[in-house]
Amino acid sequence: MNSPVLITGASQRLGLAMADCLLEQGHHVVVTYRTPRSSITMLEDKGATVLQADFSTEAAIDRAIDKIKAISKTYRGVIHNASDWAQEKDSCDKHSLIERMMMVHAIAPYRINLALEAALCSCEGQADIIHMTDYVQETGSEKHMAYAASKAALHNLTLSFAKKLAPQVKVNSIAPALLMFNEGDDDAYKEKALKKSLLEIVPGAKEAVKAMNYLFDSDYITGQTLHLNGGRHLK
Ligand SMILES: NC(=O)C1=CN([C@@H]2O[C@H](COP(=O)(O)OP(=O)(O)OC[C@H]3O[C@@H](n4cnc5c(N)ncnc54)[C@H](OP(=O)(O)O)[C@@H]3O)[C@@H](O)[C@H]2O)C=CC1
Ligand SMILES: Nc1nc2c(c(=O)[nH]1)N=C([C@H](O)[C@@H](O)CO)CN2
Repeated sequence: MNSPVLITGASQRLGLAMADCLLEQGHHVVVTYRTPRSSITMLEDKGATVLQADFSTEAAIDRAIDKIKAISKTYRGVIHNASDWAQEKDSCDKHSLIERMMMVHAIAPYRINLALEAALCSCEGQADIIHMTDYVQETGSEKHMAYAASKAALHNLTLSFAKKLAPQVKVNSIAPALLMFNEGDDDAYKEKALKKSLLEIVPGAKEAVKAMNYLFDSDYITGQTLHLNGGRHLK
């Protein structure tokens, strides 16, 4: 079997779309999920290897790393997609909030990348790491402060790992602004969110899939961020 691509948090939305696309291309795909869903059975039926993993504690990250390493000695790529879009208003314990954000968005990717260094470097051909970050890593966010700080940390890890793992592994970020609305977003929120970009559309998961394919296909891009934001930075 060819070296797999690992995608974290791939039971829905962007992660699921990226996993589906890689399976269609004939890749062996390893996905992690936290909440069991029918989408995970569907990915398994298509040939994916699935494993349950929660990245919010050190012990759980250790267990996930052991399982990921046991699945394959080499990896073609890792996509750090798992994410918890928590906001300050929903948390009375701000210390736990920022710890959890850092754990999921920075510490888990950092630990997994270090643990898979040899597996990625010994993959036949080019290997890739992609960090799913966020537009707010550069602007900050009043409502999602800890989330934004942890995505900024992940952005910085992109730069360090690009240096550390070159030339065998390319390491890049995809930084979306609005790609998909969430269930329950009301019309007023949707209208306000749409107006934040120049292009005023919600492109959906396919935009992340296109960015992933572009980075995987490239021979010369590392340490970069692909900004999927419809020109929001110019508003
Ligand atoms: N959608 C958008 O418009 C935008 C997305 N992004 C980024 O793109 C990526 C994908 O976005 P999207 O598909 O919307 O993300 P979602 O929030 O829909 O899904 C992320 C997945 O991460 C998993 N997850 C959450 N917390 C943990 C944890 N502690 N341990 C393990 N897994 C966890 C969830 O698992 P489960 O459901 O199994 O519990 C969930 O399925 C994310 O990194 C996100 O921050 C950035 C900006 C905009
Ligand atoms: N893990 C997640 N991160 C983010 C989400 C999400 O649903 N899950 N959503 C967004 C936005 O769509 C937002 O930028 C616009 O409303 C950001 N990050």
